[in-house]
Amino acid sequence: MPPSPDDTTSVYKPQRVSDSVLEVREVTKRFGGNVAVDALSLSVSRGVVAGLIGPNGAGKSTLFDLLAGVQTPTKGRIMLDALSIERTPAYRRARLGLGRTFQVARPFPALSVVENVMLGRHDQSGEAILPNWFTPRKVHRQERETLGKAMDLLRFVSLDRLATQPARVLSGGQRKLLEIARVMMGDPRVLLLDEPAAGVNPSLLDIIMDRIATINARGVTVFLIEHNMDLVTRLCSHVFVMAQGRLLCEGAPDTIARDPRVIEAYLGSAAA
Ligand SMILES: Nc1ncnc2c1ncn2[C@@H]1O[C@H](COP(=O)(O)OP(=O)(O)OP(=O)(O)O)[C@@H](O)[C@H]1O
Repeated sequence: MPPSPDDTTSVYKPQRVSDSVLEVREVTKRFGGNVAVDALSLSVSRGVVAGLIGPNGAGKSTLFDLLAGVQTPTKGRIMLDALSIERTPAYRRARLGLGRTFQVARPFPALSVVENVMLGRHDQSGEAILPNWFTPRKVHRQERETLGKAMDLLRFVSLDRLATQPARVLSGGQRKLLEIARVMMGDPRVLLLDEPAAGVNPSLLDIIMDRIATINARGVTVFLIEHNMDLVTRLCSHVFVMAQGRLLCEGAPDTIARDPRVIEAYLGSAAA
């Protein structure tokens, strides 16, 4: 339980969760004199959809960069299951099952939609020169499998009819769906989604929410940053609130939405 509003102890102690799949332990990230993430600890339970909210500049995207390996923490540890991964390069974290989508989806515009999805696979022999020479049939078979899987994923996100179109024709919402298909090519067990609803029109929003729920129902733990509180309330069973690089509180979405500290953090940032 988060502390009560009249609890005056300064540092919020995160809940300890026994079956956590992703754990952040006392992580700090400094950019020069600016502390973007400040001795933050949190724990994401296996199998949940968890949300990360907070006012602009709270440090949410930086935390996701640290989790995905785009940035290295100044201090602290990040655990994926029992493995300490804070120094593991991003590509290796992806192979360990940590998938990530970006706030601004930037597909390769000249490649087709299905080719963009195929790039999400981690272990393609065709990317190396030697297998192409020595085992061309194996490479061919893998490419066929990759194409089949990419088409299945495009059907899943309802973009299959656009498979051969260049990715530049996609709308903002369709690009978010493409990102989901691309990241699912890597069979993640933990999925980090950075603002999956940003810039998405209402008709696609329902599809995106439904697909995230389906991915979770298939056993993938989802951790998402989102400003759209309707999405957070409908999808997340647990919400973490960040402000000024710290974890302000955590809990069920309806409890969080009523928490005076959360309201104050948002109002404070709007006034700043
Ligand atoms: N590469 C960087 N160099 C310097 N400062 C940075 C860098 N990245 C982030 N920051 C700073 O760290 C702080 C946290 O930024 P961050 O983007 O993580 O916040 P956020 O919660 O994701 O905000 P938003 O909701 O607006 O995306 C901000 O003060 C930001 O200016």
